[in-house]
Amino acid sequence: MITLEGFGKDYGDFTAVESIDLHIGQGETFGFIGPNGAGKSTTIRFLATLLRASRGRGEIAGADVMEDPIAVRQNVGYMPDNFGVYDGMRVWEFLDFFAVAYRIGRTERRQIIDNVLELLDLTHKRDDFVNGLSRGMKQRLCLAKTLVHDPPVLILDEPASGLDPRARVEVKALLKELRRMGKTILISSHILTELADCCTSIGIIERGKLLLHGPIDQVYQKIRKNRVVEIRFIENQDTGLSVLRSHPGLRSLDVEPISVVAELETDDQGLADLIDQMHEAGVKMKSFHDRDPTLEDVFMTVTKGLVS
Ligand SMILES: Nc1ncnc2c1ncn2[C@@H]1O[C@H](COP(=O)(O)OP(=O)(O)OP(=O)(O)O)[C@@H](O)[C@H]1O
Repeated sequence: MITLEGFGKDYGDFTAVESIDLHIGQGETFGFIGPNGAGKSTTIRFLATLLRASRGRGEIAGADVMEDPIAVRQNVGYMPDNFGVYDGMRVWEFLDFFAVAYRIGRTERRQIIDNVLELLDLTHKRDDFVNGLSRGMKQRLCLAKTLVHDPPVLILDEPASGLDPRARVEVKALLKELRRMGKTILISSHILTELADCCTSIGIIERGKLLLHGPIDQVYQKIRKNRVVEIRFIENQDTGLSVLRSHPGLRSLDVEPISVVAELETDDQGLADLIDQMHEAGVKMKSFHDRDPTLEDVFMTVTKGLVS
């Protein structure tokens, strides 16, 4: 549904995005992850037909992004990172305004607005003025706006930024609902854990380069050679730390107040051997926990160049 072939963007002499190749299939929820300034919004704005590529091309639902922008806009619901709402408009009027822009007929509009308000849990705000809504409500309204023309593709630039934890959970639940409805979703974030349980695939971008992308389980597998273990010692922590420091696969070691977190390049057998070594050295552990990699771990691993 979304394709990028060699997409790159320069702003004057500065290369914001080098060259991205990416394919996002129908029904996927793709998490586009990267720190501030990585090139996420630049890529997203290109896909939303708002800026021209310096090189390469893109396609959405079969339409070329630069050659057929009208068809692309019909197929895309785009939520920018900085959105505004118009003062002096009520919630339903705001949605009606966008529905008119998409040339949806009057009778159909009413039904669509009711449905979208219901989906976004905004029905009770229907007649409120938009400028009086809380940030979370405005964010939801903006998401509602992206849905009025029932596009198969949603491109959401940091939709949960600035929201409180409860509102973030609601955004995630909504993303899952939209996926169930068959939408193909590209969602960006620099908060990695935000996307962990609602994406089917992820891509990690840094300084205009897509470092790694693929189905979430494959990305996990790729970085699985680096294990993150959390250990809680009862006795002889110093000896335990020496054992860890002499491990040939040690990549990082954090001594935290109640536990020690070590990143090791090893496999299951290697971890079993490490536990034996600890016992032999007289170290007593309360727990030795092989952590599933979080998106933070994925990100740290790839940005350190440990995965190619
Ligand atoms: N119009 C512009 N003119 C010049 N440089 C720009 C312009 N827009 C973006 N940039 C630069 O391009 C780089 C990528 O910016 P972009 O907004 O795509 O990053 P991002 O990953 O979306 O970051 P953030 O999470 O902060 O939104 C940044 O260094 C930014 O300063």
